[in-house]
Amino acid sequence: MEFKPLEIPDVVLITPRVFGDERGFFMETFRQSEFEAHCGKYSFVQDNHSRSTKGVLRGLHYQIEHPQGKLVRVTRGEVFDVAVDIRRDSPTFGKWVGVYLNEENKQMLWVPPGFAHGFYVTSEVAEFQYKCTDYYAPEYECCIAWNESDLAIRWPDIGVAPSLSLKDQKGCTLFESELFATGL
Ligand SMILES: Cc1cn([C@H]2C[C@H](O)[C@@H](COP(=O)(O)OP(=O)(O)O[C@H]3O[C@@H](C)C(=O)[C@@H](O)[C@H]3O)O2)c(=O)[nH]c1=O
Repeated sequence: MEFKPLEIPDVVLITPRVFGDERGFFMETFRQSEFEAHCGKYSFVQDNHSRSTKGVLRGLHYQIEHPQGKLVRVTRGEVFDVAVDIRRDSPTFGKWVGVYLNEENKQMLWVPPGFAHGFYVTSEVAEFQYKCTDYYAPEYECCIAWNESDLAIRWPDIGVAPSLSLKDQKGCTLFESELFATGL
């Protein structure tokens, strides 16, 4: 497995070693010792799986208490995946990184606690799977708007307007968000 820190170095792009043969392929998708060496010591307590159609945009989500680190990947289709640094003491506070994750590159993104996370589906269908370091806690969940102008995220132009959940349509700005009230 190859671990590549991105422009925000705590966000790490992971490329698995894929063993193809006449039966198909095999790859390790998580190995605690290697993950710890490159990304830090975390334990995962919840695994999630969502399916979305083209143009669906989920995010940008975070929890003001019990922040979740997420190890994310795509097992079908493709998404443009985005992590926004909302750790108020961070030199990269308010900065974002984005990568295409798809079933071909099989890459994974490590999004540490203290980041808002979201993705935009660029294929007809996308299956998105991820491990979380803390439990879902809806009472602490917040959403920053995907098109928040202070973030200026360059989402890909796929000719389809983003389709958002009701909750995500009510996303707030970076500064309206409650993050300043927390220890993120
Ligand atoms: C996230 C989540 C949702 N749910 C339920 C609540 C709701 O009824 C239904 C759909 O929830 P949501 O609309 O919040 O799902 P979704 O918009 O896919 O939320 C996810 O978005 C991506 C970008 C993330 O980063 C994740 O952490 C998570 O916030 O599933 C759980 O039971 N457990 C969970 O961990």
